[in-house]
Amino acid sequence: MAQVFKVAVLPGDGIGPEVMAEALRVLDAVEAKYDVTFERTHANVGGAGIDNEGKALPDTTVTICKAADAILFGSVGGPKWESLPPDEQPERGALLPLRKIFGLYANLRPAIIFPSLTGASSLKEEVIAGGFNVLVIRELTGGIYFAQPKGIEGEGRDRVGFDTMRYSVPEIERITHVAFQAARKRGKKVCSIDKANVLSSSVLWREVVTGIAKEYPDVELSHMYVDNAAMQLVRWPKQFDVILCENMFGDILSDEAAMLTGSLGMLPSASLAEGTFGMYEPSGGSAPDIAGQGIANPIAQILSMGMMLKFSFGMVDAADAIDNAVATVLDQGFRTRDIYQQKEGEKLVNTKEMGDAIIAAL
Ligand SMILES: NC(=O)c1ccc[n+]([C@@H]2O[C@H](COP(=O)([O-])OP(=O)(O)OC[C@H]3O[C@@H](n4cnc5c(N)ncnc54)[C@H](O)[C@@H]3O)[C@@H](O)[C@H]2O)c1
Ligand SMILES: CC(C)[C@H](C(=O)O)[C@@H](O)C(=O)O
Ligand SMILES: [Mg+2]
Repeated sequence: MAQVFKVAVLPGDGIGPEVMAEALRVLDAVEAKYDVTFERTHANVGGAGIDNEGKALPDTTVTICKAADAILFGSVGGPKWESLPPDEQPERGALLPLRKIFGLYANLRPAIIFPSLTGASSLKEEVIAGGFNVLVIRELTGGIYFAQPKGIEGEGRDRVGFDTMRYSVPEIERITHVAFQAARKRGKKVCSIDKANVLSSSVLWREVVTGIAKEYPDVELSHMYVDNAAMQLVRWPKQFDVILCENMFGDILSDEAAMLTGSLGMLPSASLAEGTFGMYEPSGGSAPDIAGQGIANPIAQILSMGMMLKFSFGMVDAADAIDNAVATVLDQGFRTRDIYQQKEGEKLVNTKEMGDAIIAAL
């Protein structure tokens, strides 16, 4: 009997449904190739939740996610919902609550430059020659995103807006273990990012990370201030292996790392809870500037789906096959507009044609 995995499919807004459609077609191909069934249930989230069911994270969506083995998430947000009260908007009303409800504290964002895409990177060829492979590990359920108090108080020009940056020892410990365990399986280096010259939460972060590192003598630990890290990433990205960050620093540095690989449309992500449950989503957003045109790059969504196969379903071979199929189509010259260089041998394709090429390569 074929194994059955339950997937909650949340396409969301903007390019979300466009790139999700391609990821699901690739999932069909995986189903046909391996002895496995993916039972998929679609649900509204973000602006789609607001428009169809009256709120960004409808109760039915939470129920569907709870019944699933993993969540495949597109992206949420857009100008249409930006004037709603902040807590009702797609990001604060759906994406952040999903992360909290399901305890998705470990966000893995691998920024890998495919050899045939070095020309699409914003860096000079000599800086990235030979490629690079950085894994950003971002704490996802703590820090300034979630800690209380936060809000806006007062009247008129006397108003103040405030957020709280706060980390507990257990929160720092568990994400640090994720980083060191990941580093063990790859380049054996962790660079922990903080702002310990200014922030108390960072002083504690550095102390706890240093303590945990003693349990991993085979992994080299370094510390770097976040401003320097932002600079070092563009100066010499190959110095990094695993980058360990708190929530907001990881948000910023992962977009930066993505662009080094050519496009935000290339960067997948896995948001993991304890155990095997996870939510898989591209690192980029709903891209309102290109939504509805069928030109978005589906690769981040497809690679995120591959991460789901690996981390939630243990299907390492299938995940590798997807990574290889993506590398193959890039070698063959297929390019969506965001990674198109107008070079000889490149074929400009739309979202669906990129999906077709990846399925053919698979
Ligand atoms: N996980 C999420 O759901 C998520 C993540 C980031 C931003 N957002 C939301 O998305 C909306 C737009 O935000 P933004 O413009 O700051 O960021 P964005 O990531 O949506 O877009 C930034 C730039 O990257 C490009 N881009 C992103 N993904 C692409 C892809 N797959 N193919 C080709 N180009 C791609 C866009 O066209 C745009 O020029 C906002 O509402 C924001 O809150 C959602
Ligand atoms: C949309 C937003 C809330 C989200 C974040 O800041 O975490 C996004 O930028 C991301 O990187 O997943
Ligand atoms: Mg972000």
